[in-house]
Amino acid sequence: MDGELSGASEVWWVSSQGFIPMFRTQMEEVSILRGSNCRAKGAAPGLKVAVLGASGGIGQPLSLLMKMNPLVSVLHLYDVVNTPGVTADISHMNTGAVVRGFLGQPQLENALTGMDLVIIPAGIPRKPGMTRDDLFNINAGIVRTLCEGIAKCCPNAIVNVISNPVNSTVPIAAEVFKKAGTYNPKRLLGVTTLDVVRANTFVGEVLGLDPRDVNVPVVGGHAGVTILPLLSQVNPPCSFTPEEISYLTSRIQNGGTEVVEAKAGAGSATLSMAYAAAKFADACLRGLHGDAGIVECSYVDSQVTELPFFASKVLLGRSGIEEILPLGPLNEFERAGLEKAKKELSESIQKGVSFVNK
Ligand SMILES: NC(=O)C1=CN([C@@H]2O[C@H](COP(=O)(O)OP(=O)(O)OC[C@H]3O[C@@H](n4cnc5c(N)ncnc54)[C@H](O)[C@@H]3O)[C@@H](O)[C@H]2O)C=CC1
Ligand SMILES: O=C([O-])CC(=O)C(=O)O
Repeated sequence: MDGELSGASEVWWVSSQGFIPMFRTQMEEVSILRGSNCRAKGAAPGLKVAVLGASGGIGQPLSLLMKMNPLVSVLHLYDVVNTPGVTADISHMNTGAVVRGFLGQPQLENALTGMDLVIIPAGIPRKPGMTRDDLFNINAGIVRTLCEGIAKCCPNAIVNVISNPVNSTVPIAAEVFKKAGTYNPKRLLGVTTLDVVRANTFVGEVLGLDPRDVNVPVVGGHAGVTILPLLSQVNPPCSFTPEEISYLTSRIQNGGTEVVEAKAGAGSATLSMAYAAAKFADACLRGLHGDAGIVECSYVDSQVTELPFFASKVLLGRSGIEEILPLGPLNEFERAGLEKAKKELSESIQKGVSFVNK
């Protein structure tokens, strides 16, 4: 019974002024029911996670999935709108994590203080006809502000950047951290897991395999031709016809646009993205927790190519990225794809770097 109260009691005394009346009322009611003898419990040992943009299409289901993660003891939900409702709702789930909500810029620092992992799905999504780069003008500023807060309040946290265009927002985050003197390339990761999730699904369909048994490395970046599935390195080993390679490459590269068009103006991928982001966050948390052998693709500060940022397989551990794995042998089709990807990536990276240093 005490456990059921812990989420509400924590929110009641720690969180924003706006939440106090709501949770005090709940606590008073519970106190009356239990003869004024209820005790507030603190969080169990575990990891502290913040979701920035928690009220959005990705943020809400992602917050729900993080509340279900047994490694999470404290979950901070930050947004510029609607966090009281999302927090109240999610805090009723009878899982271990204590949930606290934070609303608006004045509460950003409280949202970030003490966090081990910060996940950023804040920012506007695409509408049909837009590229991810068309989101730059608005999302670049959002990511910069949030990263300034991270540099100040939790400089050692692992940061997972979801906001698009990822090819530029990760370099923006790096520049903000460099300016603040807190940059640790092992702790900044762009989330490209949805590309791998889609690749596993589509390859599974073509091969007639359960997608959970398929692993396709997807390297490069997270937009159009920068998304480079390495179909020659699929696990379990298999071969494809030229038509299958052309179909799969195009479908994986355009998976985001497929959803944007199907949603017809109502946004981009949110549910599959929340799943992918929760999967990636869980891998980061298991690494922090000391689990061995955790490998995921991610867009990171890298020396795998001559570009300063590149997505490839990384080994996760206690310090974040323990090792960036080499690309492995590419076939001729993939080598040509890599050249195209690098050209676009280079421009997107430069755009992000210039935005912070202009
Ligand atoms: N990395 C990836 O694979 C993917 C990335 N995305 C990107 O994720 C981002 C979010 O997408 P959705 O959740 O669908 O959008 P959404 O519009 O539903 O939600 C975005 C949330 O961010 C909040 N927000 C705006 N400014 C903020 C600020 N300064 N601080 C905190 N929160 C702020 C909004 O209030 C809103 O609740 C988009 O940029 C989208 O392109 C989407 C799918 C896949
Ligand atoms: O396509 C978009 O705009 C959202 C996204 O990044 C994806 O679904 O991969």
